[in-house]
Amino acid sequence: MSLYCGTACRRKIFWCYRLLSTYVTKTRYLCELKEDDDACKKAQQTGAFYLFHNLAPLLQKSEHQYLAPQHSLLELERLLSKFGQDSQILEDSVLIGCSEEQEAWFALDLGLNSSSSINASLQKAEIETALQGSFIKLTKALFELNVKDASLLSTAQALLRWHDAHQFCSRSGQPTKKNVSGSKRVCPSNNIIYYPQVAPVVITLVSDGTRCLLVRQSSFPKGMYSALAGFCDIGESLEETVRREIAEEVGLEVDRLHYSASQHWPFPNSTLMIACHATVKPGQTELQVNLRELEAAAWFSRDEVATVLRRNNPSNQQQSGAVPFWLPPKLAIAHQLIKEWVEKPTCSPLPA
Ligand SMILES: NC(=O)C1=CN([C@@H]2O[C@H](COP(=O)(O)OP(=O)(O)OC[C@H]3O[C@@H](n4cnc5c(N)ncnc54)[C@H](O)[C@@H]3O)[C@@H](O)[C@H]2O)C=CC1
Ligand SMILES: [Mg+2]
Repeated sequence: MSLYCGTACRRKIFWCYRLLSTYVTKTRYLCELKEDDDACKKAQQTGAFYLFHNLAPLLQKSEHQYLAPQHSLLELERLLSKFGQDSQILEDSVLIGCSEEQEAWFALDLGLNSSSSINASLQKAEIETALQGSFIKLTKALFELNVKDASLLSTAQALLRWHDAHQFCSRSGQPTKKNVSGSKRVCPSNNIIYYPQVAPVVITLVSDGTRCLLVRQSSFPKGMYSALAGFCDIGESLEETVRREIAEEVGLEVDRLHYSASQHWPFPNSTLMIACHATVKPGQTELQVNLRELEAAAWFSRDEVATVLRRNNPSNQQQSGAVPFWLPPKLAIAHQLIKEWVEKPTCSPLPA
């Protein structure tokens, strides 16, 4: 595109610059808060807090969806004093994001007994009454939250869980200390720094050119089929994980591979899902299902999958009785992969 292409184009460039500028400013502010304890403490004064109890977020029901209420530091201090607690528990809060206006967002769990709040966990029912909400498990609420809250609460839960599970140094056995933002923990006796862990998982929709492979684990909800997933082993590239998982679980060899997108997935313990499309070698489509890992695996035609996608609600399908299976909900990256394949089935060769 030429830089001298008239007023409309200049306006477009100006708006692009403005958008990028807001994003960069926000990102750098968050980066500062992560590392600078004093700046982060200051941001808590004007920030907003999302509350949890034993990793279940505080939510309010509004018509067909859940809303995640925010609380100011002052409101939290009043709440803690009402229940006879000191404000030390606030030290357990973790930074999870900020608004475009640089209002920092934090998450705090009032039900976990961590090092800075021993014996300070608050009674769930009492807080629910005081805050006019309910602590609801994320497994139940995730699909009834808007996209922004779903993402924020998933991040918050993952970070709170990680801190709860990493209270002690694995080398010295001494208690570790969280920095103010919660971006790391440090062992004061040997200065080892612990960072929140991310577990990468590859999820692949395998196709033979005309059909796609869908699988079921016994832990899936009844009737649900999904794409094939597996954790990356240490030392593996993503391509190697895809190749190994497909060989292990259904006994096939991958010919072509194409990256699609990625997603943070909170269940059961927070993973980074990396989504790919793959095709198998021509003429090699016979499945040898590993029954220790999967309950079932089968090829499905594009028409079958398109039909299920159109009415992807388990209760609809039970009523009609016509469709024998259903697919993961829209928010799950497996859904996006399957939709992409139905709309545009292509793949590039797998690198050697
Ligand atoms: N968002 C989405 O659309 C979907 C997400 N998933 C997620 O993908 C994840 C992995 O899928 P699976 O087929 O179960 O993986 P998998 O095929 O690697 O099998 C799980 C086994 O891998 C081992 N493992 C290795 N590293 C592990 C780690 N860091 N954490 C836990 N187990 C580890 C364990 O023995 C475990 O039993 C699951 O957590 C599942 O929730 C699965 C399908 C769809
Ligand atoms: Mg698997």
